[in-house]
Amino acid sequence: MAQIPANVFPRSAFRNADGVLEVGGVAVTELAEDYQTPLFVYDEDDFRSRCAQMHEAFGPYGRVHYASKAFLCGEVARWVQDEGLSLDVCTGGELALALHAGFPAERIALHGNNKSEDELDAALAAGVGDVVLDSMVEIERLDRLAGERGTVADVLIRITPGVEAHTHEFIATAHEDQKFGFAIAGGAAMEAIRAVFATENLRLVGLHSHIGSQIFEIDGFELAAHRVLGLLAEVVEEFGVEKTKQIELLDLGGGLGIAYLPDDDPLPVSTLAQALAQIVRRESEQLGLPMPKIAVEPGRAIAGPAGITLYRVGTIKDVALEGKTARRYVSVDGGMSDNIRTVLYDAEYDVRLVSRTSEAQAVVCRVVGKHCESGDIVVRDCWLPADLAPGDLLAIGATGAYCYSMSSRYNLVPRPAVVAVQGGRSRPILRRETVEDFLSLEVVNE
Ligand SMILES: Cc1ncc(COP(=O)(O)O)c(C=O)c1O
Ligand SMILES: N[C@@H](CCCC[NH3+])C(=O)O
Repeated sequence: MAQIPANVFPRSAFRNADGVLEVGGVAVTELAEDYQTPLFVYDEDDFRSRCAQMHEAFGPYGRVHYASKAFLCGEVARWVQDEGLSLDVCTGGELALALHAGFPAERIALHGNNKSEDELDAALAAGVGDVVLDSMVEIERLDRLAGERGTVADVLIRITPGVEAHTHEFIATAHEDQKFGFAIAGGAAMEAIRAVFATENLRLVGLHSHIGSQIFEIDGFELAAHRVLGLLAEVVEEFGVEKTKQIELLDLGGGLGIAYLPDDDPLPVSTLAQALAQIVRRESEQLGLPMPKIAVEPGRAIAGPAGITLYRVGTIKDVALEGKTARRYVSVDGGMSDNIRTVLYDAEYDVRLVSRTSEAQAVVCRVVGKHCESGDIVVRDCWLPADLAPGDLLAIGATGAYCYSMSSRYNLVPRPAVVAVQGGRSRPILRRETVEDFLSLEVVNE
């Protein structure tokens, strides 16, 4: 129990001689003292090294976009930029933040299934690299806006290849019955390609597919690549090889899974890169086309393992269950407002006592938050030492992706601060929300 699972926690995490977890060379007791809890802690070197690994694996075949929805703030945008990656945004808010951080617009791609005129126009005004189009309405909308600006926008079309990814229903995105993309089956994707080719102000530079998130098997990615290349074969048939050559980018989305639990065994990035390059090379040769560049959009695989959440134990309660068993409820100072994933996806997490070690026997616990909701569960079932007490610190591993970014202000619990740690030093990268922040939204009507 004392062991910190290396595949779940950030690369620099270890328990020091006092039994306290250190990340980036900083003891979590010190972090809790300096910044209070709950607290998100990012190991900067870990985050950067995962960017670098992606860049190394996929760089030779094309490019890597960090999916900013996983976690974005100015500091993170700068890490991504430094490491040579591009950036995906899917709202005007993410775009504005990236631009504010100085991220080069030409390395930004704009996604989303419902981009407003304002969002599309902001993207054109900034000169983003490309826009991924998701509906006929949007094709017409962007064509008109680009025309009004006297510019030609580079676009990709989001394709739904009909792949059932092995992941939670809510995060699978390439089966046909859902809101994203144009299905290959039934001809919607081909219709969209025709529509873009017919515009004056859009240039079709690529096809995009994203099959889902937290995926551990390679076959779904391969099948998606195969189906999108099959679509390209139809384009060759209808428009000829020369015209088809302008579609030079195959974006296979994000989705690479990570270890949330010690037994999870995600795909090595290099294995995925090589497998995808192989299938794309083989099938484009068969079509008589130059090999398209491959783009990928990992979010979770970069940000997830780099971050942990620190909570302080507040109360502990044993609840009798039928059959003389009991469950120990351990309440922490955050909850579903800073981690909605357990409730939303039945996500599982690894939790450790990190302010000390304990020789006490382990008991079955449930870690819950402080919200007025019985479903406010952070870790459904876990083993924690029987002598766990109020004031102890718990750390949850692999919370770097989709926790802060999906956080809420439920019960007006202020959003936690976020700190970066590196080389024995910590620095805040997002300050904790305050009650004054809430009050500043109040509109006083006379
Ligand atoms: C279009 C698109 N690209 C990239 C991602 C990032 O996915 P992940 O964080 O699983 O890598 C998502 C989210 O699932 C997405 O919808
Ligand atoms: N937010 C989800 C993943 C979906 C990502 C965006 N398409 C998660 O936490 O797992």
